Amino acid sequence: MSNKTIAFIGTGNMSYAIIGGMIQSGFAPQSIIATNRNEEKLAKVAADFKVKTTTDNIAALQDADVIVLSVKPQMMAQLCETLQTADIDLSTKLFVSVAAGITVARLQEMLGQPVKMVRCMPNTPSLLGLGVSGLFAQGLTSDEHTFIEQVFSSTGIATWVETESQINDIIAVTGSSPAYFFLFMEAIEEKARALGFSAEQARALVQQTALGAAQMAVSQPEISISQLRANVTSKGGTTHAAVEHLKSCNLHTTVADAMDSCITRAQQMEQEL
Ligand SMILES: NC(=O)C1=CN([C@@H]2O[C@H](COP(=O)(O)OP(=O)(O)OC[C@H]3O[C@@H](n4cnc5c(N)ncnc54)[C@H](OP(=O)(O)O)[C@@H]3O)[C@@H](O)[C@H]2O)C=CC1
Ligand SMILES: O=C(O)[C@@H]1CCC=N1
Repeated sequence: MSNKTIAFIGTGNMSYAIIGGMIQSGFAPQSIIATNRNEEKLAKVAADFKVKTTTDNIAALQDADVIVLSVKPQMMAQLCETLQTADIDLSTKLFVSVAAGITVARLQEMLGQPVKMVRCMPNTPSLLGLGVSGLFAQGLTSDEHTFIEQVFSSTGIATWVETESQINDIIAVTGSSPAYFFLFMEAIEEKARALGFSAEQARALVQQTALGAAQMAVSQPEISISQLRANVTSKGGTTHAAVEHLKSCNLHTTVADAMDSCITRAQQMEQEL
């Protein structure tokens, strides 16, 4: 594993998940720095993963080779202004932004100089090593390219995209989509409770079924997802009735429209932030 030090600035849900995936796959805790403005959040990261923690972003910037900017997009300008005013040569650092809706050009503007920047769009299953990260960068050395790929493939699948605008597509397909699946699970859980199952039963039933369905797809790549669905659907049977109802409610179009909304929002944020 590379001997680079990586700092996560603004360690919340997303960075916690990435750090968890990295540790699980063998990154040395001493090579990872996590920052947050809240000591309590850092105490959890330190206890769970034994990484270095600090509330001092500038100290982390000083000590790290690779800086992951992972505050909410609306807080990015303020954070970058602080980093820019530190007496540190930013041109020696490799930056990674996991923020949705902020372009490389805008991040460089926020940091006051054309720093080397990777756009990354991860997702929270990274915590379990089951994440997907879309990556976009230009002008990396092969050493930097390898390091970034090591980091994000340690948390699941890492895939490079050729154009920056594809990061917005990745948001719709994988960054935000764990929430779509959770929403579907919530709906089934809610109905199971309405049918009389206890909260505990409803949760166990829905999560096991979601896990089983995903695992069926993963373990049988030779079978298409639509065939897996067909295999559950007996002609004239119960699943057919449910699936036809979902289709009559335009599920496919609704999902496609939702993904378009995601992309449009990312594009709007690029104009706003
Ligand atoms: N959550 C997700 O599924 C995904 C998120 N992302 C991106 O990741 C980024 C972070 O999202 P997420 O982890 O969900 O957000 P969180 O709010 O959970 O994490 C950000 C953390 O940074 C802290 N923070 C804010 N400003 C500073 C600062 N100046 N110095 C130190 N810490 C600071 C926040 O503190 P406080 O709580 O006090 O505000 C918060 O704890 C976003 O840009 C988002 O677009 C990308 C893909 C998926
Ligand atoms: O909702 C968001 O904006 C972030 C980006 C992808 C997932 N969460």
